[in-house]
Amino acid sequence: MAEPIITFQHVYKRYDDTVALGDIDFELEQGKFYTLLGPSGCGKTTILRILAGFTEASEGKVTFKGQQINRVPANQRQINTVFQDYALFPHLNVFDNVAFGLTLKRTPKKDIKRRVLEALKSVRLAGYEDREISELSGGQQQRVAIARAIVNEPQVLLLDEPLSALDAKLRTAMQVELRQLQRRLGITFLFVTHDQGEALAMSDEIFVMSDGKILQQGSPVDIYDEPINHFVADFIGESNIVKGRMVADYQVQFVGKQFECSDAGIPAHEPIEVVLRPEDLVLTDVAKGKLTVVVDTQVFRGNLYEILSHDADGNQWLIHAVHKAKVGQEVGIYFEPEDIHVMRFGESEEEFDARLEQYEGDD
Ligand SMILES: Nc1ncnc2c1ncn2[C@@H]1O[C@H](COP(=O)(O)OP(=O)(O)OP(=O)(O)O)[C@@H](O)[C@H]1O
Repeated sequence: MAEPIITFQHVYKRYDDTVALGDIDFELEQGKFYTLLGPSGCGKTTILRILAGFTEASEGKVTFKGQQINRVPANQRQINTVFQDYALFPHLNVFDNVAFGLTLKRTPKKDIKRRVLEALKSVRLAGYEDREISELSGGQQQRVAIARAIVNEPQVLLLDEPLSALDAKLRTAMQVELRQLQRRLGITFLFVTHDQGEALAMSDEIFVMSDGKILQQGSPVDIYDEPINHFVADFIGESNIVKGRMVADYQVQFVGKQFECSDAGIPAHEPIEVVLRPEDLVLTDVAKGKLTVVVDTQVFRGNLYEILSHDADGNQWLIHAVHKAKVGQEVGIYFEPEDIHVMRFGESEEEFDARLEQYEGDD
């Protein structure tokens, strides 16, 4: 692996009784698109604020190109931030908004002009220099905010939910645009969102966070296909999660039946959870199915039917089907061994014991 541009080593952030971050450890490589993903209050913004220099870690080490930066002032870091509300100056035009930081640093006028025009071109706003901020759409304002950040030629760009104010269509377009911009500039992006679809669409690597901790780090495909625990499986995409037990390597038991799977290395009899994604389930005749369910409701989504059903044990099963089913009808569900993803319970022993107790109580 190339030398990381940023590292967090055992970083904690405490506010009185609140532990906003607990033992955060990660490395960011040069030129990659990273996303911090997690529900509100899990600590995403706190990580950005520590990196930008707006707040200090209570404990631990933060490095930039191998040098500790915990106490380096914000304006001396080659790290810039794009905020959720853009924080543009309404009384300045587009050019002056983008030029603001360079003017403060007394950059020569000729350089300012060249760099501002280049930055505006990168975000496809060439020709908008004289426009007032109030004369721009939400998406255009968003791009001015990005231009203002990249004009400083940062090595790392931090983006705190920059698309949240945009409508769904523009948001999707901007996701593609931001991804392309990151590739063109070749700098490291650290993007914050609580929208899992956005994270999957844009990132090289995702950090899934909960409660001040990073639960899992990986590529979008790894995180989607191999979620480490219930929280990640549930937070990313849609999933059917049921309790079961490992029988042996490549053999798992759930809903009272034994199935072949592609997971190994978990001790026999250990309680586990299995994930089956709705798009991997195929509706078929009861005789051909591996599971039998009764259809409760179905919703037409244009490209698929979302079918909600239940099995004899009361587990709910969400199926994405091409054809519609009949509500109240018994149908079979077919899936392949590799569609079953086995997860161990929790991470800590206490969590494991608590779940085990609950599991045995349910038997
Ligand atoms: N200045 C502060 N004083 C006290 N507690 C704080 C402060 N800033 C953040 N926190 C707490 O730290 C935790 C993490 O907050 P943070 O803003 O990093 O979460 P987040 O994941 O970015 O949330 P959101 O998606 O809602 O922006 C929360 O419990 C929050 O209430």
